[in-house]
Amino acid sequence: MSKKGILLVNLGTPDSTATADVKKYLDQFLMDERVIDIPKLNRTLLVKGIIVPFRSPKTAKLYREIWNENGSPLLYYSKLQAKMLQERLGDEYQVELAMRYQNPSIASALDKLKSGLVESIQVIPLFPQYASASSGSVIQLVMELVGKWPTVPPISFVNSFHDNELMIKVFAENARKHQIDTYDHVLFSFHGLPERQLLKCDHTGSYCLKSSDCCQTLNDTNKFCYSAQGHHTARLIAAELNLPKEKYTVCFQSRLGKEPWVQPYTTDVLKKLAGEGKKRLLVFSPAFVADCLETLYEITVEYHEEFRELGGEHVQLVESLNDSPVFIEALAGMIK
Ligand SMILES: C=CC1=C(C)c2cc3[nH]c(cc4nc(cc5[nH]c(cc1n2)c(C)c5CCC(=O)O)C(CCC(=O)O)=C4C)c(C)c3C=C
Ligand SMILES: [Fe+2]
Ligand SMILES: [Fe+2]
Repeated sequence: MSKKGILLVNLGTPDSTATADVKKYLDQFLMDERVIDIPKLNRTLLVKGIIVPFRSPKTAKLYREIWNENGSPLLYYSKLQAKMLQERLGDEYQVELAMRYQNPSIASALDKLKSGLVESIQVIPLFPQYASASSGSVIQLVMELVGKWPTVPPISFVNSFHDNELMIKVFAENARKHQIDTYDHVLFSFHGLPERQLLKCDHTGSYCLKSSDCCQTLNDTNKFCYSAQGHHTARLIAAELNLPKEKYTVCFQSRLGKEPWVQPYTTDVLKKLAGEGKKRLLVFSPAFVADCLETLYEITVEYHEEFRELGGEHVQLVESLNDSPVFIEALAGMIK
């Protein structure tokens, strides 16, 4: 009996912490036309001429801080999630994991599904909120590759799962481990995105970023907006935890370059909260389904130190979904 193919895809990580591997990773990642969405010549000059040579040694050092006996946390948890999903779904399904950049590649995972003679493929980009630079890029590449097969099987894609009930419950449950009442404020710190990329999701051209609260509601015009979906995820987690509006802030981290990215920036929010005398912050990172460089280093180390220098005391990360069986149940529920 032929199986149904499931392809889980996360962002990707370098093969090792050697600068040469980080270079390869950043080069492939940042040369993606959906990630640095400027004309190819400018992108090539910027990425290959400036960002990759200067950033790789620094980024390699950061990866060395989070790499452990299991290697990259992002790859470790992604593999575990695929294994747990395979066990949960049983023999009727063939579950494969791929990374959009580096390894295991999408091409190699699709080859395994092809050799397994699967009768259909469902692709789940492991990004709760849709962004052209993340889910969009995964979907484009899978379509390009499968589109060349002699027989294109029935194929479907999960576009986003920002409001998945079980996922919301896992984030909330992970926060409860930290005695939420002992924190002065809660942050929902999402990976940032250039504003230009948000604007591209607004086909009317008259809604996105035209008012300061455009992302506070999710409607027909902004339903694919990464920021609006992120705000929605944050509202749902806050509701699950009975957090009043004034107790939390949605913000965006990891800005790269000088152009405006989605605001407010997490670093600015840290300054504001420290200025108000807040001492202890609990930080969610709900753009990711697994802990990675951005949570384990940027939030846990960098923001913690920054906040302390500003007079604060502690920044506590809420663990990501990682190996949560309830998150695996959430993935199983997305499968048709
Ligand atoms: C929500 C998913 C992600 C989006 C959207 C995204 C956009 C985006 N990212 C960069 C630049 C970098 N991101 C880096 C790391 C990184 N990014 C994501 C996810 C999204 N990125 C993850 C999960 C990670 C961590 C991977 C890991 O191995 O742990 C990095 C590398 C680290 C560094 O040098 O700072 C860069 C660079 C841009 C420009 C962008 C724009 C749309
Ligand atoms: Fe990123
Ligand atoms: Fe918006």
